[in-house]
Amino acid sequence: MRITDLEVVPIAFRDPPLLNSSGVHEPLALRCVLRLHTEDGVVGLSEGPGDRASLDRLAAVRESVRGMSVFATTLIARAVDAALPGAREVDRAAAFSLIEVACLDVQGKVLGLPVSELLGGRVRDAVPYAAYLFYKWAGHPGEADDEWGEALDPDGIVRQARRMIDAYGFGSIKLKGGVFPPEQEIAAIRALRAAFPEHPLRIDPNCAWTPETGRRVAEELDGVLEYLEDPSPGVDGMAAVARAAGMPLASNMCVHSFGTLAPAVARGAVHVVLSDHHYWGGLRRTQHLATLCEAFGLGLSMHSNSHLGISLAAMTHLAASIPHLGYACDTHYPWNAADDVVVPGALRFEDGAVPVPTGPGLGVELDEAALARLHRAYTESGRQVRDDTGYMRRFRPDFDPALPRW
Ligand SMILES: O=C([O-])C(=O)C[C@H](O)[C@@H](O)C(=O)[O-]
Ligand SMILES: [Mg+2]
Repeated sequence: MRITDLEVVPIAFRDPPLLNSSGVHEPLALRCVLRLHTEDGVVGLSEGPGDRASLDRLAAVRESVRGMSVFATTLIARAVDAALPGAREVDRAAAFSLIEVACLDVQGKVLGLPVSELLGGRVRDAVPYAAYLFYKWAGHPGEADDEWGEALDPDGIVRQARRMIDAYGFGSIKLKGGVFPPEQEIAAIRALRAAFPEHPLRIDPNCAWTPETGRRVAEELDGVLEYLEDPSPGVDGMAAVARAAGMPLASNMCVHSFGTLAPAVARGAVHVVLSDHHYWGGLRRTQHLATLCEAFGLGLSMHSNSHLGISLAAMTHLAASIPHLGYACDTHYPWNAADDVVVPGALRFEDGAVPVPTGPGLGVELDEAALARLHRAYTESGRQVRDDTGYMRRFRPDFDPALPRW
């Protein structure tokens, strides 16, 4: 089962104007699909970031992994590291992750086993995800309103939550904050609490608050949040909030790779690590992360970025295999599902959870026509990087992305 080629297909899919602390999502999100070809004709799939630098790193490792066995993932990781001298840990891990997931897809297809079985078996048959709410404009400027409409105040956020929960059945809620002054976002959380008394709630301002503001928000939302995500920048900022906060602090920003874990643990800056196989070096390394979190008494949840069904399948197999995962995982999928690249059927939400696909490998099939359409959209867009700040500045030229803001 030797790798004959990595075929990387960059794609662009529709994304609503979702607001965050660095700006607003552009009309197209970038991603890539990897088709890993083998000498036996079996093709493995995976999905990951589609920005220029990520694509360049995949191009740089392409020759090194040719001829390697899809079962030799430890050796492939070493080859990827060697092919990317000087690259940051997180970037090497991201390149390897795409290849590892595709190798596991091939392994599963060859053995007739779902990836969750290759990872040691399912501890849950369905993986709970959270409703991931965003402040948003009604539509992209100059375009018709999208199906979700505007959400710029507590009523809009509650409306969005209701719509998403009605459609998907989610049992937990995350609000992307860092958009409006904290008082307004606290009001939105309180409105969510009133409308959904039983749903665990989280807010993630992506480091938009000073430690002092973070401490104040933590105090005001004590007893309301299941965790507070990345209130303030850096290990120092997080540690300062953590000392005063009554709820756990979660992070995908100050802890984002193995090298960043020890300093955060030493300072008591983070209580819940937000894993993401796309950045932590694939599915097996994320299982290793879970073991470390357990050893250090840290909780484990899962982060996402704009993504499609191949990633959702990989996230679901992984989450199903980790006993220590104690929270509903993040997913952007409802925002982007209409443009998916997988053939419908294998992935569905039942009561806010995705039943683990049972077919061989990831259990999803590529929709070739959709892939070709999204690749065309990528090529025609001329886009190379995600630029939430630049897009925001087209409409608000004085927008300043500097953080912390409040
Ligand atoms: O938890 C997070 O930090 C994210 O989900 C990062 C994403 O980039 C999010 O901020 C977004 O989609 O705007
Ligand atoms: Mg986050």
